[in-house]
Amino acid sequence: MPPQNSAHGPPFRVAMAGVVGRLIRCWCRRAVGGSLKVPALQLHVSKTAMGASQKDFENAMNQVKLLKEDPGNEVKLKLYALYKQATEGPCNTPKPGVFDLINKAKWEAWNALGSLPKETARQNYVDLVSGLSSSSDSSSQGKPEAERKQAGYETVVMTSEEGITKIMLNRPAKKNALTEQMYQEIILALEAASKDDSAITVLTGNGDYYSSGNDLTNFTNIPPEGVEAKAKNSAILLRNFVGSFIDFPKPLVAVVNGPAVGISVTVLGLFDLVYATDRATFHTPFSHLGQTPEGCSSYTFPKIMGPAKAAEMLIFGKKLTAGEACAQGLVTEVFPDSSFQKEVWTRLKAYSKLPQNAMRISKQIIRSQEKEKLHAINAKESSILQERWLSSECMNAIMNFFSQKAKL
Ligand SMILES: CCCCC/C=C/C(=O)SCCNC(=O)CCNC(=O)[C@H](O)C(C)(C)COP(=O)(O)OP(=O)(O)OC[C@H]1O[C@@H](n2cnc3c(N)ncnc32)[C@H](O)[C@@H]1OP(=O)(O)O
Repeated sequence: MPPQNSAHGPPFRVAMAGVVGRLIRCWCRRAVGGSLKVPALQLHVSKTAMGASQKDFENAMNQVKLLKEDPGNEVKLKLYALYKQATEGPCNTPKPGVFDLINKAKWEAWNALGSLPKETARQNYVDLVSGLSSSSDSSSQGKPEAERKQAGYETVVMTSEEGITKIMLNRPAKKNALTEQMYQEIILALEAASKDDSAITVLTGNGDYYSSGNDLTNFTNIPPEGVEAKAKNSAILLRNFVGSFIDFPKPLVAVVNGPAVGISVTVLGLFDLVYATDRATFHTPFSHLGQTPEGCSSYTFPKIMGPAKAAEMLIFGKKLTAGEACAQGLVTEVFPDSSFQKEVWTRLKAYSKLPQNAMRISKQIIRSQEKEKLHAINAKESSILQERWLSSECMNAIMNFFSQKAKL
């Protein structure tokens, strides 16, 4: 009998037969459908391709997702071919049938690269994306500087003013649930903020929520390779996302403008300050979702609030008020909702005038004491979740959300 967490085992088949069978069939149609997908969406990274150019390659894959204009099928085919060559080497699959037009075109583009070395393909991919990105950026260069809004993001708004870079989650209609694109954009925004001339970086939400955590539709976009590949790619994304908070070199502040759920709560343990409105709540319903803690919370929460209080949140899904979260040390300070924005920004503007280098170095001294440990914990949590996402407990919980719009 296959193991419990096998995507092909009985729990999965039971789930398939459930009330959301229609939904699943729709996922499957999307997964094998005829559209030509840009490879970046697959986030399928070769483990052997390590080093600096691998990082460039990953960044280029992220950039492809952010292109404002569709580059056209010819370029997409080229990207596809270079991606396959860079990750798998020369074309190694049989030629698709004559009527399978899209897969045939993709196969021909890949096959045309012959024995091009993986490293060269990776470099060509990076160069091609870089050309596409700069031509797509040039259309926004004429914008008035007063706007100070940084181009290239669709799901977050990034602004810099008075020494503070603000990254605002911007899907208020969906309670700022984090889509895969959003994770990528936050990674890129943090990378940009780490290099800009601001003293402080702020993460906040637009609308009544800070964030409702992982967008559960992320689990519905199953690639042709199947659910195991999906879980693997999601674990890579999670690890990169949390890693960019661990490595962030400047003071990082969460301005928690409303309720926070899931991963938007757990990563708070990696911030330097957490300011919350008294309307905010903090909820990590992992067990309800058949999931386990991430964002290094399995380490930071017990350290911050003690093991018993951490267990209440992370194992039993207890939702905390802002006052409780402050009493337990997860939140730095709580402000009345009516004066929240004014008070917080006045405070942050004053802090942003402190000597930047001193703040940066102080942060790095504090973080350096446990950076390696945090990375190891992040890797472990991500790999455990990769297994959890394939469990019947997790699949059933997600299906419940979509079939009944179940509220946790
Ligand atoms: C790849 C890395 C993975 C990292 C692992 C991360 C794990 C987590 O973050 S676990 C936590 C996941 N989050 C949730 O389980 C929350 C689910 N959402 C809810 O329970 C509720 O939506 C709510 C309590 C957040 C808000 O309830 P309510 O005020 O009643 O508002 P609605 O439910 O009507 O929401 C409006 C709209 O937004 C959609 N939505 C909200 N949150 C999510 C979400 N997390 N994922 C997907 N969609 C979400 C909701 O479905 C509504 O959509 P429409 O019906 O289309 O208007």
